[in-house]
Amino acid sequence: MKGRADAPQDQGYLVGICFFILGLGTLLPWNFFMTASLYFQGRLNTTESSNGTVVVHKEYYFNNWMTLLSQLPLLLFTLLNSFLYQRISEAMRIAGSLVFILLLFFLTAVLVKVPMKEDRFFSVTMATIWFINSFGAVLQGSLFGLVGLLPQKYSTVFMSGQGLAGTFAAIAMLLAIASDAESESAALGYFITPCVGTVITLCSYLILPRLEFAQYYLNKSSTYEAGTKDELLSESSTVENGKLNGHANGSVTSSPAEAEVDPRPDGTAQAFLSLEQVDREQAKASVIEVFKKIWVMAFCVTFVFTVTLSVFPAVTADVKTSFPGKWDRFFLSVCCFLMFNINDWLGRTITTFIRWPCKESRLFPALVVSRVVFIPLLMLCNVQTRSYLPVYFAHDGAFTAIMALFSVSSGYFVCLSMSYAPQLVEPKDAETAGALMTFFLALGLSIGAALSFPLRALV
Ligand SMILES: O=c1[nH]cnc2c1ncn2[C@@H]1O[C@H](CO)[C@@H](O)[C@H]1O
Repeated sequence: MKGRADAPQDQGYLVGICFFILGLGTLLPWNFFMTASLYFQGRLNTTESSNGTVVVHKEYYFNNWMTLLSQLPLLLFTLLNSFLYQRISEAMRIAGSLVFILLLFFLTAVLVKVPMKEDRFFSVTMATIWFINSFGAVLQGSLFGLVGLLPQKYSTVFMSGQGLAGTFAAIAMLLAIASDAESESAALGYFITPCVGTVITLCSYLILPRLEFAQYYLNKSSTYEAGTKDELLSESSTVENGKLNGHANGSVTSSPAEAEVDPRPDGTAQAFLSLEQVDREQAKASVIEVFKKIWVMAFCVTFVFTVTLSVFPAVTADVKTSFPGKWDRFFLSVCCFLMFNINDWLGRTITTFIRWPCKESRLFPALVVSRVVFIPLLMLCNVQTRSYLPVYFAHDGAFTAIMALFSVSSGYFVCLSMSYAPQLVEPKDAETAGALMTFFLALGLSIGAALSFPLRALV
């Protein structure tokens, strides 16, 4: 922040910790469902022996549907959060989403103990995934708006928390497998973890208004003021205030704090901002004008996530180890999920020190496009079952090395594109650039999820 001598200190870095946890909380749904793919597939593709013959049940393409039904609501609700949700207060959207996410995780945990026909289990799980990710998208959009009111480093902290959610899920899965508990109890323990995680996330949100540092920045936004003072207590006043303030959609426009909020170099804080509102302000360039300046970066973020989601997890989660035995149980959690998430997080973090190629460089989009080689490379790993392609990289080490490069480059290029875009426009248009980039991020995730169907079938 510029010259804020009167600004209070973040005592004990508590606000930072809260936003880290809030970031982690937003990606718990996606990561906990994805990492548990073996549990879900185990319940769906059961093999039964009847009269001595083994009957293999139908293929559900669980990973594909899980990916699509997680990322489509993200795209839809990213848009809805910008246009339709201006009437619902921020406190309602954040606390409400967290409560619904908690209930849905709880339902998933309960279902571990409920025997069910496979078709029905598939439908219930898919409905859960759709709704949990819809609430997740509203939560994420609202929080991006909120973190935008704080100094810039808080959005890095928030993104860092998001990056750690996958690692958290992978470690929870490893502990569940390593525990000697029989598989049902292990699965129950696994799904209780995000319930606890969501409660802690909710507590972090509720603590925020009590911290002086957060009050100082966030209360400047009338949205948050209303949200934190009255609205948690009374639902009716929530809606009323939301209407009065008219910008309860997580956007950071028109608040007294606006002039003092730095333009966001990483372009994430203005994410989900109402494009319409920005457009209305005369001095600012139109969305189309901004897009013309940042289209290369918009293309890059879309392309990176398209490549990433087209094979991860739909293809990579079906890779089998070349060392059968005890290792078999741990292989997927370690070499696929933990590997991806640690390296994705590493790739994002490296951008703090290394920013190469520069934003004008033609090499940047060229490198992003060249990531497409990871698609055939991963398809040629030991994916089972397979119909058409040969296995070229049967060894676990080869798969792990490809995964490491795939995920580091994913995190690295996503983070660079997101931070370059706002730098390509004038500071007054940085918000619009951030919002546009977030839309393209979600678009890339959805296109990748859709592509994962033909790619998995081609293997
Ligand atoms: O909702 C989201 N917002 C931002 N990034 C996401 C979201 N869902 C998934 N990913 C990103 O997709 C990759 C594979 O898991 C990871 O990089 C993860 O951060």
